[in-house]
Amino acid sequence: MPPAIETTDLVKEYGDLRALQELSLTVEEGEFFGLLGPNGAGKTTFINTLVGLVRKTGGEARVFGHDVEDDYQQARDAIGLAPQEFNVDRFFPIHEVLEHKAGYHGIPEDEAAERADEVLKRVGIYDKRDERFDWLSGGMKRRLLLARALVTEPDLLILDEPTAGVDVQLRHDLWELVTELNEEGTTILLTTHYIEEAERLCDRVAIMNEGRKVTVATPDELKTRGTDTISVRLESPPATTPELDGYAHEVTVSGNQLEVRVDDGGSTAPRLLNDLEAMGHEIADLEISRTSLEEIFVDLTGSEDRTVTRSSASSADGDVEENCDVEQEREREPEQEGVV
Ligand SMILES: Nc1ncnc2c1ncn2[C@@H]1O[C@H](COP(=O)(O)OP(=O)(O)OP(=O)(O)O)[C@@H](O)[C@H]1O
Repeated sequence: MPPAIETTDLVKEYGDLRALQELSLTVEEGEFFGLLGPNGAGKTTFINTLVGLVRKTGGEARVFGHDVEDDYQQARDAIGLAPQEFNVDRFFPIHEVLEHKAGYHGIPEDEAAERADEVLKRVGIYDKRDERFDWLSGGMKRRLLLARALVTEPDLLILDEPTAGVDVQLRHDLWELVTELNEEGTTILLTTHYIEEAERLCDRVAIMNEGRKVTVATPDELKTRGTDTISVRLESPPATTPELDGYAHEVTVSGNQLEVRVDDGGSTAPRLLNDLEAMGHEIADLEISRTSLEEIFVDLTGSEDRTVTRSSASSADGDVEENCDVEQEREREPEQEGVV
C-alpha cells in the first residue's frame, strides 16, 4: 500500500509569497500524524493542496498513490476534511447537509441517509438532525464538521485545528473519537496549536515554519532534543557559582537556589549531587524539570507564537480560548470553489 500522503518538493506560491517551500513529507497508512507550526507556517495551504482547493506551483503530492491533481477524484474520495472554517450550507437541516456531501462522493441516496444518521450519532448530535447549521452551538458546529468529514468513510481524515474554540469537555470527546477512528484504521492528519493535543494523540509530528519542514519526529524524540533543568536548594547559599564542567550547559545561582541546565536530568542528577557534596554543599531539595514540547517548538521555529499553547491551564475553567472566525459560507466543493 502506498503512503497515505506523500509529497515531494511541494511548492505553493501566492504571487511573491512562497507558502510551501520544497516540502517533502510522508505520512504512512494508519498513522496519527500532527502538523505543528506557528501562524502562517503553511499548514492549511498544505492541506488545501491535498484536497484540491489550492493548485500547487511545483513538486508532487499523492494521496494513497493518487496524484492530487491528475487523479483528483480518487485522491479526494479517500479524504474526509474537517476544515478550520465553518463552511457549511446553513439553509438545510444538518442531516441533509451530510446526505448532500455523501451524494457528491457518489454514495446512493438510501445509503447516504443511513450514513448521515450513523455519523450524527457517532459525534453526539443526532437529536439535532433536523436543525439548521445556524441554530447549533459552536461546539455542535465543530461536531458537525467532523460528521461531514466522516460521512464518506474516508481512509484519510484531515482535521485542521478541530478543537479551536471548543470547551474542555468537547475537546476530550473529540480526542476520544479520533483516537477510536485511528484505532479502527483511519489515517489521521491533524493540525493544531495545542502542543498537549499533539503530544497526546500523535505518533509523529512535523514541525513547519515559513513553508518548510523543520523536523519530523515522535513527540518523545522531540523532547529528548531539549535540555532539562535540575533545581537544587542548598542548605546555605554558595560563596561562588559551583564549577560543573563537562555536563552543565549553564549554572545559575540565586540565594541558596541553584539551577543547572543539562542534557538529561535523570541520569545527571546523581553525579551533580556527588559533585556538590564533594564541594562541601549540603543539599536540602532537588527537582528535575523536563523541557516541554512547547519550549522545543519555540526553539525550532524561533517563534514565540502566542497561539501555540498548552490547553489545560486555560481550558480547565471551561474557557473558550480562541474565537473562531465564524464565517457562514455555503459549502463549496472544489469544483465550485475558486481554486487558488
Ligand atoms: N489565498 C491566499 N492568497 C495569498 N496568500 C495566502 C493565501 N492563503 C494563505 N496565504 C499566505 O500563505 C502563508 C501560509 O498560510 P496558511 O494559512 O497556509 O498558514 P497556517 O500554517 O495554516 O496558519 P494558521 O496557523 O494561522 O492557520 C501565509 O503567509 C498566508 O498569509
